[in-house]
Amino acid sequence: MGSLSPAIGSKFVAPARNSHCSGFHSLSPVLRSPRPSLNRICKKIRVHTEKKTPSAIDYSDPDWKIKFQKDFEARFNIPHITDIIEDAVPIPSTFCLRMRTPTEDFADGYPSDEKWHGYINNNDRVLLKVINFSSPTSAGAECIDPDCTWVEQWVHRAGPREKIYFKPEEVKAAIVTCGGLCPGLNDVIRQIVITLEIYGVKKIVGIPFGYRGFSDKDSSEMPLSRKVVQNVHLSGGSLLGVSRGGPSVSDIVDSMEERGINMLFVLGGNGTHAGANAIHNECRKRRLRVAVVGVPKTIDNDILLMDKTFGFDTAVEEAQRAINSAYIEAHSAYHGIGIVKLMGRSSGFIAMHASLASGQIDICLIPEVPFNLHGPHGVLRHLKYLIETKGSAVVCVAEGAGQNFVQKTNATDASGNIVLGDIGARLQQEVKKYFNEIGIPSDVKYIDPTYMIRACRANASDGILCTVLGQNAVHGAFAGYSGITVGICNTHYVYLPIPEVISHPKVLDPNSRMWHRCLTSTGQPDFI
Ligand SMILES: Nc1ncnc2c1ncn2[C@@H]1O[C@H](COP(=O)(O)OP(=O)(O)O)[C@@H](O)[C@H]1O
Ligand SMILES: O=P(O)(O)OC[C@H]1O[C@](O)(COP(=O)(O)O)[C@@H](O)[C@@H]1O
Ligand SMILES: [Mg+2]
Repeated sequence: MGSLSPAIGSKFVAPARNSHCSGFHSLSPVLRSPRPSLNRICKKIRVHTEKKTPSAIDYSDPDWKIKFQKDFEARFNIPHITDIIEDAVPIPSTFCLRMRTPTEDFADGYPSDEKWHGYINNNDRVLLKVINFSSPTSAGAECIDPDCTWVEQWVHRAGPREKIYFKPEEVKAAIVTCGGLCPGLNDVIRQIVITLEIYGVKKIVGIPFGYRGFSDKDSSEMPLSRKVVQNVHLSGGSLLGVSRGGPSVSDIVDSMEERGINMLFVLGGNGTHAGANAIHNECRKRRLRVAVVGVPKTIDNDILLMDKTFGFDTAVEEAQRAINSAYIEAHSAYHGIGIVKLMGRSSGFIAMHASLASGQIDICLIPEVPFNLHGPHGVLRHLKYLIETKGSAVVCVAEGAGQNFVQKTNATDASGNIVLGDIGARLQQEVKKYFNEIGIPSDVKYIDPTYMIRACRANASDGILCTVLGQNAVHGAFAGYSGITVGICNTHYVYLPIPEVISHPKVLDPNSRMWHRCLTSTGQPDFI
């Protein structure tokens, strides 16, 4: 995982990178450069605590492990409505798996009297970390103490509970989608609506165009039902629309009160979740009986603790078409060089996975790993080598990589995200110039498939992930949890407190086995 967290509520900044030594992870003996690898030069072993600084733990205390676990349990405790409304009384769940077909007498269907409904026990837990690293020198090791002691870290299991804290007839549920588009948004909306209806909720609305829809007088709520959402997953985008920026948290909560919304499902990334958490806190302050539940959306896959976020798989798959086109162009041209820019504001997950999947990439450049363009070990020198030995080359670059090579504008978007310079166009320029200068002909083609990738519909794997996350979001809200988000950890589905997943964007660990595998696959050297 990345470095320590900036304050929640502030705009997200990528953790310090530009150093192979900057992660918490231990050293890796593997890098294929003939020069001494940076990993070996970094003789510092760091410990992995997600949030606590190593100095906050006194390892000489014989009870440090117990204390760490207690602290972890407290941090990952998920807020519940009874925290503020102590006398809230639960009722038996209206969600049941064994139902009977509705008949004329029972037009709305009715639960069977079967006892078994596949409920989750509130005390069920999922193990967050599953590797017992025997040494901090193991590749990708995430250690809590310098000896890499095994410490169990449990998080809450997601799913339907036997007791619920909302009467379906008293629920008005709203769904809002914020930030940039992402494949699968419609799939999640669809599942939330379907599951809410199974609980018996009749009032379900969509808030148009993100948080903005709470204040925009011109756009009205969109009534949602199974009928409305039945086929929405067949196309990309968001049925409700998305936006960046928007009203203040207190205006949003005012609007929720006016509209009588007591369940809010928020689909979005880091920024959206910071908003969701702030809405949850404001509701608590006003002692409102409201559940705010997030569903993490980002093709960048930069949300902490999760195996992946929905849309990521689809993005990687769709990127194959751009990479393959770049490869064909490069391979068919005399001294062809293809450059493909993929998304990833502060993380290189899409670029790395797309490179691994395609097997056609010679150089993969990501924000987490600094590189030189010029000089004996620079990218350009390696491209010359590839042209001389292979006749063509393909480069995959993440949008946040090499920002030191592009003009800084200090501009931000409506949400406060820094507007990045176009590293792909810059690379193309530099490559052309370099080959001109050394008198070797080259044919450089640049492909930027960003919006084509983001706008497509979810693939099968993401479709399933969206389905499970959407259903679990509803189960979490009915169970009375708020200020939580849903996720997948080690193939199991969990509820996590929002602050723990957004304290900083998840970044790729250059000492991880996956990055090593990517280097093995591309055959690229260190560019430093
Ligand atoms: N720290 C924050 N606190 C409250 N709301 C935020 C915060 N950061 C972003 N937002 C809001 O969340 C929404 C989406 O944020 P953005 O960063 O654009 O996308 P994403 O959620 O995908 O990261 C925007 O409406 C923005 O105003
Ligand atoms: O052009 P836009 O809408 O600002 O979106 C660009 C950004 O969207 C992303 O694809 C995803 O960002 P979010 O998770 O914030 O939506 C980034 O990789 C990219 O920088
Ligand atoms: Mg974001």
